[in-house]
Amino acid sequence: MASSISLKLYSSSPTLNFHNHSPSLSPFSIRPKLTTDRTLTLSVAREVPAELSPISDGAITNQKTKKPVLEKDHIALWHRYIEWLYQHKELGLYIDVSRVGFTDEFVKQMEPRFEEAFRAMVELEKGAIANPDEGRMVGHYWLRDPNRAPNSFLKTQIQKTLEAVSNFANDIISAKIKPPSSPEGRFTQILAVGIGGSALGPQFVAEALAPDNPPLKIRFVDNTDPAGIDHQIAQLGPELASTLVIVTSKSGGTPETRNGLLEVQKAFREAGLDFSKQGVAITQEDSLLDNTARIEGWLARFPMFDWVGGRTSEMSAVGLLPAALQGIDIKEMLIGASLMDEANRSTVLKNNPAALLALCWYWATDGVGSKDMVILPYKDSLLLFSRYLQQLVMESLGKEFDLDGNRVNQGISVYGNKGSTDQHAYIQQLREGVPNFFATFIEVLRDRPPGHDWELEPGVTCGDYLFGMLQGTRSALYANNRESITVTVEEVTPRSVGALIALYERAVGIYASLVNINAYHQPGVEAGKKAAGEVLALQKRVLAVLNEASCKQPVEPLTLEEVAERCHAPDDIEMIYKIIAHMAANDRALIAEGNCGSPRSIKVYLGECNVDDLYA
Ligand SMILES: O=P(O)(O)OC[C@H]1O[C@](O)(CO)[C@@H](O)[C@@H]1O
Repeated sequence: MASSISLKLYSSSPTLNFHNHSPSLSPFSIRPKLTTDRTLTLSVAREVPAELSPISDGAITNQKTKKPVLEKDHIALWHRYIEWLYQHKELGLYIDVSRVGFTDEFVKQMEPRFEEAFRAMVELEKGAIANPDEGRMVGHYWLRDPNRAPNSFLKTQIQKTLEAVSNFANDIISAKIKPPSSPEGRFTQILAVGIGGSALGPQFVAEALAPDNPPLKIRFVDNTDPAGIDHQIAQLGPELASTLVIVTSKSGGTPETRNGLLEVQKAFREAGLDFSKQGVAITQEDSLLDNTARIEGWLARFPMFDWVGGRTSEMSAVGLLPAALQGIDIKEMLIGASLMDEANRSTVLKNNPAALLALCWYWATDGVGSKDMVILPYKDSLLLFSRYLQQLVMESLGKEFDLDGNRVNQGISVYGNKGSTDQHAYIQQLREGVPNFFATFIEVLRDRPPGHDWELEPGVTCGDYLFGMLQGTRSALYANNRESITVTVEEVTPRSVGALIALYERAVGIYASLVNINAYHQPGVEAGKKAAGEVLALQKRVLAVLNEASCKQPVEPLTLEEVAERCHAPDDIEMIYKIIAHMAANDRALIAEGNCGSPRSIKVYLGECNVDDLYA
């Protein structure tokens, strides 16, 4: 930053000598400028430290990071703010990228890549095989604008599904469709069983938009944690009889979701309830789940389309059905998304909100994920936005290979919670600790519905504090060279939430193009699933070996080495130990000697011998 004073001179040719004898002044230089009206301006400017040097566009670059030092002059920043501020009038949405330090030169350099990304988006929307590995089209944009679907069959499919979702939700809410044995005579609860993209969108939207007293309250089973499932079922209590169970799985074969379903079905049996009269499936046609639901005659089935990925499925039946059942205006969500999509079709970078985000991400992370994306919504109802974005961004961008087969190990890590709560948790590190992130503030202008506000001290409301905390954190981070984006919406409404989802969906797609990766597959997830399957297969062999030893007279407790040897899996001894420790903790194996803290001391057997299993 530079400070200056101006003096009027009365000699036409003054001699000016500047001496700086004070070492404490060494980081400053004094720059005189004499104008024709004999005004002398003395500017005192901070010297550029050794590691900083000018780059070609005149900006100052930090040689360590090759990034310009962030502009700190308030008026220059204000001009930058105005120059780059994006506004979507109809959506009441703004994006401020002024606190990200990209240069004009960088924007220019990126232009060809953006042109390519915009072209790729046009092709994608026309129905190109944008997910080449899986040979699939990528059509989540058609869900909010069916006219853009590449053929009339898909268009009709989308429209019919939307109609079916709306009608079914209305019939449930109006009690035209009733649970068979509920004293209330209507459905009061939803239990949504699903994981990943089949849960995160509905969870985010429920938290953001469900009214205080929704027609149906929603809870989730999104894991294969038995205690978690028990907790949800216990919380429902007698209302299980008036619970609509929505089982969502695109593939229809995800183990966690299958387990959740089996657990819930068991709870229904134990309560003497007929699950099929209360069960709904959302899945691809002919999947395992679809066939189960069809054969068992569940209450309803809704399709998930091959060309919609789990993490971009919020505007399909996956997100719309639970939202409609909670009384959320799904048409408004679709309008919000569609308006945002339209804006994102602009090929002018400054007018394209998703491209602006992608530009900032690329700049901040050097296009290689070198910094994390911290999402800070200053609104409690947007708490789950970061969790939702975590999957959308990380599953889409976290890729080992690019589209040309080069190993690139791409990705951007995403985390966040909400402000100003985070002020009292991790903002300390963000401000002063390792500078390995860029922040995105989500600002909501409307504090609470009109007519409810009051001043808790003269001139200041509770919402003013929240506003102050956001602005203060933004300034404090920037002052310490931490870059941030601010996305502002006027209110949290179905329309603005639809727009936010669409904004990030497109930003991810554009960014993926910029770094030349396939955003629409997730090959890495398979490795963990396969390994989990192998662990369960090994567990079955361990059980068979232990059963055989436990059926002997007298029972033969085995060491871990003996179990591994009899399983023909000596290399898997560590996993066998873990399997046995887990079974012992759950009363399914007995430790005869030793304890789990000293694996070599263990001798194990089963509490019961199952003779039938011996000959299985
Ligand atoms: O909807 P499904 O097929 O059950 O998959 C759930 C989630 O699992 C993943 O395939 C990852 O394992 C996600 O992409 C997906 O959202």
